[in-house]
Order: sequence, then C-alpha cells, then structure tokens
Amino acid sequence: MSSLSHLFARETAAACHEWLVLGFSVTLCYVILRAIYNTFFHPLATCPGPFVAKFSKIPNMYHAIKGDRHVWIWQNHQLYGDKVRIHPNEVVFLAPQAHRDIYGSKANVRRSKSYEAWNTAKEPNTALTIDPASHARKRRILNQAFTEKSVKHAAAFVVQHTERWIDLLLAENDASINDGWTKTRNMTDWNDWLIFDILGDMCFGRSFDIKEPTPNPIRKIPHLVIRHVELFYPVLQSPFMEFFVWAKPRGLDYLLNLITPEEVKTYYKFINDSVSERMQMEQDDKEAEKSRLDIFHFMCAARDPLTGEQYSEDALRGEAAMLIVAGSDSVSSVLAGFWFYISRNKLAYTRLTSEIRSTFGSSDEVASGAKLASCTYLYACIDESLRITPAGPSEFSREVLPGGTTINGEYFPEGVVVGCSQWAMGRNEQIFGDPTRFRPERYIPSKATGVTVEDVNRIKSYYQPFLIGPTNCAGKNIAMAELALIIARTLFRLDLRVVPGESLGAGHRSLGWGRRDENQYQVRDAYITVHEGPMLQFRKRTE
Ligand code: HEM
Repeated sequence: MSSLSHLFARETAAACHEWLVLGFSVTLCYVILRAIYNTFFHPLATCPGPFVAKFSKIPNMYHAIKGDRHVWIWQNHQLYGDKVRIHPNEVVFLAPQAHRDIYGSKANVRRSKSYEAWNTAKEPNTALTIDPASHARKRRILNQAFTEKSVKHAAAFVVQHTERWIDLLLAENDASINDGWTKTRNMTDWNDWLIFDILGDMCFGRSFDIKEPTPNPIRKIPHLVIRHVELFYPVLQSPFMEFFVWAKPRGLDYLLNLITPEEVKTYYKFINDSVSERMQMEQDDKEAEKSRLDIFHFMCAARDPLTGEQYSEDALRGEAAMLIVAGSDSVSSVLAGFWFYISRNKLAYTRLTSEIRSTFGSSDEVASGAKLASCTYLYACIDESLRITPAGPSEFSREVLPGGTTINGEYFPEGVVVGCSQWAMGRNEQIFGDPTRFRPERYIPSKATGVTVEDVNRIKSYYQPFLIGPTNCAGKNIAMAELALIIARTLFRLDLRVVPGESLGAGHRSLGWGRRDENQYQVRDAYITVHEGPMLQFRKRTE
C-alpha cells in the first residue's frame, strides 16, 4: 500500500515538474517572441530611443523606482531628439505642436490605463476617469465649484493662514544670537503645513492646524500622501501595470488592503473622516440656513449645466479626496522651487521685494485685485517657478483612441501611449535658450532685455504647467491666487536668506548627468514632485 502511494506521489511530482517546465518554456517563448515583435514589427519600431526600452519596460520601471524618471526622459531627449520611445508602447515628445496634438481639445486620446491603477473607490473621481465622455460629464459639474466666486472665497482662507504662518516663521527668533534671523526653516515642511491648512479650510471646512507647533497627529499626513503615491508609481511604470489594473477589481484590491502599510491606512481613514465631518457640517448649515463658502459647499451645490445632475455622496467623497492630492503637493513643490531660486538670485530677489514693497502700503493691502495683478515681476517669478520646478515632472500619459491620431505631423495608431514631460519641456534649450537659469525677465517684454511680446507668447504657449484641453487643471486660478498671495505677503513682511553652508535640495556632482549643478533645485519623480529643502532663514524686513 505504502509503495503504491509512494509511486503515485513520485508520478505526481514528475507530472508537476513537466507542467512547470512546459509553463516556463511557453512563457519564455512568449517573452522572446514579444520582444522580437516589439523591436522589429511594432508600429513604434522605427521610433528612436534606448535599445532595451524598445522591447522592455524595465528601464522605465527602474527609473521610476530611483525617482529620476524625469531626468532619464530629459537625457533621452538630449540623446535621441524631440521624439523618444521610452518603453515598447510609449513615445514622449518635445515639439510645441506635439503638446497641442496630445492635450488639446480635439485630440483623439484618453488618459492612459495607468490612471485607473490609482483608483481605490467604486467610482473613479474626475482626475482618474479615463473615458472622455464620463470625464467630460464629471468635469462639467466640478467646474461649477471652481468659479470666480469660489476663488475669491478661497483667497480669504489663503490670506488668513499665510499671516499666521508668517508669525510662526518669525517665532522662536533669538535676535541676539542670529542677528535677527530666525532658526533654520526647512521650506518643504513649512510649505506642506501651510498648504495643507489652507486646503483643510478650503475643502473640508476646518483648518487642520498642522502649522501650529503643538503636537498634532495630522502633521504626518502630507508625508503619507507622498509615501502613498511613491509606493504606487513604480508599479504603474512597470511591465505589470496592465495586469495590476485588470486584477484590482478581481480580488487584488482586497489583498492589497491586507498588506497596505498602517500609515497609508491612516491616510485613507483621515480622508474619509474629514469628508464625513464636512458632510455633516453642510447638513447642519442647511438646517440653520447658513453656509460656509468653501469649495466643498460649492461642490455640494454644483449641477451639470446640461443635465442638472449633482454629485452623489460617494462621488463627493471621491472628489474631495482628489483635491487633497491635486491641491497640496502641486502648490507646495512650486513654492519650494520658488524659495530655492529666489534665495539664490540676488537680482531677482531685490527686484521682486522692491516691486511688492512699493506696490502695497501695508500687509493688509496685499489681496487679490488690481494692485496684485499689476505686480508683473511677481507673476513672472511664478511662471518661472512653474517652469523650472513643475508640479508633475514627467509626462501625463494619454492613450490613442480608435482611428489613431496625428502628432507633430506623424500618424500614431490606436493603443499607443503618448505624452510630453514637463521637466524636459521646461528645459528645452531651443525654446528657452538658457533653461537652467532662473530668469523671470524672460516673461516680461522689454526693450532693455530684448524680450518681445512674441517671445513671451511663444514660451507661454509652449510650456503649459496646468496643461491645456479637457483634462487641464481645474484649480488653476486657485493655485495662482495661492502662489501670488503667499509670496507677496511673505516678502512684504520678511527678508530671507539661504542658511550659510546648507544645500538641501540642490544639485550635486555625485548625482550624475543633468543633476550636478548646485544652483539647480533637484526633485524626485513619483508622478507628483517629491522634494526636500531649501533651508532658509527669515527676519522682519529691514527696508
Ligand atoms: C501650482 C499648482 C498646480 C499645478 C501646476 C497643477 C497642474 C495640474 C495638471 C498638469 C493637471 C492634469 C493632470 C493629469 O492629467 O494627470 C491637473 C489636474 C487637476 N488639478 Fe491641478 N495643479 C495645481 C494646483 C491645483 C489646485 C490648488 C487644485 C485644487 C484645489 C487643483 C485641482 C486639480 C484637479 C481637480 C485636477 C483634475 C482635472 C481633471 O481631471 O479634469 N490643482 N493639475
């Protein structure tokens, strides 16, 4: 009996082994045949790019893991030109026409499948909806929450938080030791705290108060948002992305939930709780016949102008959660870039502070309106910061729809993924001449500098930090108001300087090609911009 079962076990093991060998051989054959197809017969076969990227997504994933995918794309443009195949099925472009062809309102594309991988809800929010018709429907409702009126109300939150933030920047200032300068401030942290508190008030009806020095568990949330995005980004850039998206609703989401790090769960719970509390407030306000004029309120009231449709409770949850990611790191990273460059460029700093201080008589006067809009150098500094430290350094990928599309005069068939990388575009020498220099003057027509109106129009239509077309940034006006008010209010009241000997965030010889310049701010790419520093000190303005 036992020898029979022994024999059976041996035969089963042998059969398993044969199946494994067969499975492995079939997979290997598939991989090899696919690599041959991708290299020689794929519609992108003749597209220039790194050789391994022709048949494998591994280099793309490797750079996503390293966080330098944006620099890798830039390097490839230097080596291969305006059009580069960065993995078997994706091409990125630098040409101005390509940007219009891909993102413009007539483009025959949709957001690529990788957007679906971010989704954790039953119904994706506007920013993660890839079907153009569904996206257009959601966007029509969302636009109702981002009107001139809502921007005006948002500006009030910005001012209130910025004033408190400036007081805190100045606090713990030991004038006798530091000649009036504050302790060192890591501007990545300080920006995150400020922007998060503004966002809390603007979208969730309460300040999270994380800029306050008192212990606060929410203080780690901005870091968790970034951790969450950093964790997923390499998966989306890997050969397994399609499988990942397919498997998510088929059990993978459940498994992922089991292994999700505790801190990411804390982040999900925080968002859920914040939205629930804000919904309850909206209900209470309705009963008391009053209203809080924040973005959430405008979202509750928003209706599709075509169909009259409103957000369901689930949709409202998803949209509010989206604003945390869309509205926090984006503004925070552009601001970090601004502090880095303005603190290292004496001429720009002097010109900017004198413009702000001569335009306004008091800090209270620094508000949205004609006077602020007249600060041309301020807006030129913001444009320059948006260019040199983009909020999303790599490409916003789009998939070509049935019927194909023409990009920069060349036909691309259905299914191919296309995009333009913001980091590479902002550093295009043919357009900007000296792209690594922080030079706001390039945005101001002037006989003295030789910059013409045509020059300004050319660079502005080329580089679009908020994107163009149907999927452009819904919060552009709020973001611009935030940046202008924070910078103008801070520099109206404070002087700033780089902490002597501190270079956090700066380029360094050891970082390699494209990242060596110590006068350049360096970031990590995780779809959003991950950054550190700069380390600054402030003091009450002396002039
Ligand atoms: C400097 C700051 C900002 C920049 C540079 C920026 C840029 C962008 C870009 C490039 C996109 C398209 C992303 C994609 O297709 O993958 C986008 C989408 C979006 N942004 Fe912003 N953004 C900024 C700030 C904000 C703020 C403050 C808010 C709201 C409070 C916001 C709300 C949104 C929303 C809702 C979308 C999705 C739009 C859609 O799918 O139709 N953004 N943003």
